[in-house]
Amino acid sequence: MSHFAILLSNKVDKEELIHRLFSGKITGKLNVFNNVKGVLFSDLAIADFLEEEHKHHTIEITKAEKRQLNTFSSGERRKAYLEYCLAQNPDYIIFDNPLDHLDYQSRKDLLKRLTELSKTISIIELVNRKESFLPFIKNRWFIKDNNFKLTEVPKIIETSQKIFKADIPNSLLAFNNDYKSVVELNNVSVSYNDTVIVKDVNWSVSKGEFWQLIGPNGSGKSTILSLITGDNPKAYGQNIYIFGHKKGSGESIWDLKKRIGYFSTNLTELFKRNHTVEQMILSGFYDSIGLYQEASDLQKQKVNEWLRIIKMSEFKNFYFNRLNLGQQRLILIIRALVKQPPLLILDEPIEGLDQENSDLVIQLINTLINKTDITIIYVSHTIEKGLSPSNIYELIPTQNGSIGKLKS
Ligand SMILES: Nc1ncnc2c1ncn2[C@@H]1O[C@H](COP(=O)(O)OP(=O)(O)OP(=O)(O)O)[C@@H](O)[C@H]1O
Repeated sequence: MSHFAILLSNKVDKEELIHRLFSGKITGKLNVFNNVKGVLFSDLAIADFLEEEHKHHTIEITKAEKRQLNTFSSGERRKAYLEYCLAQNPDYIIFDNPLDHLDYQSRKDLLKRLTELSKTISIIELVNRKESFLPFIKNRWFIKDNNFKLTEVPKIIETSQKIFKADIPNSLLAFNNDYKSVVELNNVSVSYNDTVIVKDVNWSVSKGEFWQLIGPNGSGKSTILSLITGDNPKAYGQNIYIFGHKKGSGESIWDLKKRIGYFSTNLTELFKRNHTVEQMILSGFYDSIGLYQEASDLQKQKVNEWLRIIKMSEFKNFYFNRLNLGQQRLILIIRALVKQPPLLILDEPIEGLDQENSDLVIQLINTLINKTDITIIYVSHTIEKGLSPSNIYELIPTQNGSIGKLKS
């Protein structure tokens, strides 16, 4: 079996690389895959699959559960999608950052599974960070740009330490600051059908705090976030206070969304339309998926400032969906930030980013913490090097739903 693990810089057009592999026209060392059957295991492939299910109201992979794949947590989706890939009897599978979105135990399980699979199926692993290399693939390479040339993996990957010197641009909007507690969940429980997902969760987040929310796949992290952002009808009738206002006491969902900046890797799926990078960031002022109103000159100026900070000014007029996934994620993080909301929710912001861009995001978060009074909720399975959340809230699964606890 021939296996390849390939580190890609975020400058590489990953979709084009995959397209060349599948079209059987790849040159160089990868040409061993030219006349055999391959399938793709990636966030994008899963996103396309979700869209198809949504469009045709079908259930393909998860018939036994009688619900579409989009109702599964990101970790659960990946496990189900792997089975779907294998059922197609491929000669090789391209795994795009296969360990992303998985908790510690699921990573261990997947690693064991892939080690076993590698005896019968060839694997091409594409990663954006060196530490994501699958340990059993020793045939490791680096691709720097769209020449798609395999070169030796550099010992030191360039980081952004030298590029992030900028201050955060001034905020355009003035938000009402008259509250102490940003989020208060009192004995909150959520069930789907007869399954309890979270049980009696009590969590209080005060102004200016930096929280990390952790918990294994399916423990209810996204569910909790959706209660906070107003995207889950299960918030109805529960004892939830956001910015000091009791949920359901008159504030509209748009009033709430105005004050929350939200990034999730799942958002990338929603942005299929042809919008430019500038329009995409501007839409953060309106909390819309895409831009449907005329933005002001001041707002456009803010976008320029942010693009300068992340060194992406030259992409301003590019179509967003022509960017690679890493660049798209960075733009969506800036979209969440551009109005400088009092509450910023970042759901796995580092996934899919290369070393340079993940460093940039980490530095950005640290600058926000040090120089603004923004409250941040950060979701990730791992504690990122360079980030020091002031508090960690952990969801712990039990037979009767996840319970929440402050992690000491
Ligand atoms: N509409 C729904 N119907 C049934 N079950 C659901 C629905 N939405 C979510 N769930 C279930 O609720 C559980 C919690 O999902 P959630 O997405 O909140 O987990 P998570 O902690 O964010 O997981 P991950 O780390 O994998 O993203 C999962 O088991 C999921 O399948």
